[in-house]
Amino acid sequence: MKSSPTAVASPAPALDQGAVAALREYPGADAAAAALAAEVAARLGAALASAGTASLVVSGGRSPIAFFHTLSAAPLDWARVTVTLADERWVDPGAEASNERVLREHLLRGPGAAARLLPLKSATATPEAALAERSTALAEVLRGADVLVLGMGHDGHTASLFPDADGIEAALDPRAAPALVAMHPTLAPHARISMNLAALVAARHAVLLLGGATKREVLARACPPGTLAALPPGALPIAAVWHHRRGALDIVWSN
Ligand SMILES: O=C1O[C@H](COP(=O)(O)O)[C@@H](O)[C@H](O)[C@H]1O
Repeated sequence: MKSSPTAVASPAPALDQGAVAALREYPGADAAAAALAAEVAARLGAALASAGTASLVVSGGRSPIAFFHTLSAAPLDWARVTVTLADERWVDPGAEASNERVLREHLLRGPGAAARLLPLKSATATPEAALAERSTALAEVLRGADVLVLGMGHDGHTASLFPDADGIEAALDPRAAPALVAMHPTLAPHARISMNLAALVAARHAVLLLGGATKREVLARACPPGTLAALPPGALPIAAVWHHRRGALDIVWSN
């Protein structure tokens, strides 16, 4: 199912052994996007064949756009695929900053347009006011998506689990029920709604898609054994995902 990554020439921060085992590195974002799209299409196809339906949770931001484009053309029975986001900014769905807008423009097009979209953004004024209703709508996906594609920021945030946000410790509690949470980062724009750590850990297959030396350096700090216990609570949320998934997080990196 995995395509063969090509050797990458650029110097890249060293990763610990566990992370190296999970790492596939590619020479450029387009190669990474193509390989990831082929893998995700195969996994969704397998879920459709065995269960009749499939679920895909993706992240927003800039990193997944090329992946979305390629995946949208996959010859899947998209009408039986549910697509949602790991997190959303509390902005109008047509706004430049909306993750849903990116998803609609780049994944829900061509064959992918037939997928069933479950948005995270609703008409309420705040994400807090939407939590109960959106959590009910997403209940099945929160309990365990077939495929989860995460991104990561330079501060180690993933989904919208930001180290500086109030409530981050509760959102990263692995004993919590899988749920949506409201987040108000102080160092990034927009109120957010996000899947909590428990929902991210519950996914049957998870991939972290990222590019560039700086993000790889953040990952190199997050993955070594013992990191989570040594970090201040809430720091480097990606470390919580990595350690609580016990390394079951594929890393797709391009230079
Ligand atoms: O704010 C967000 O940032 C992260 C990373 O975005 P990128 O543009 O650096 O790829 C993203 O994964 C998350 O979904 C988004 O809301």
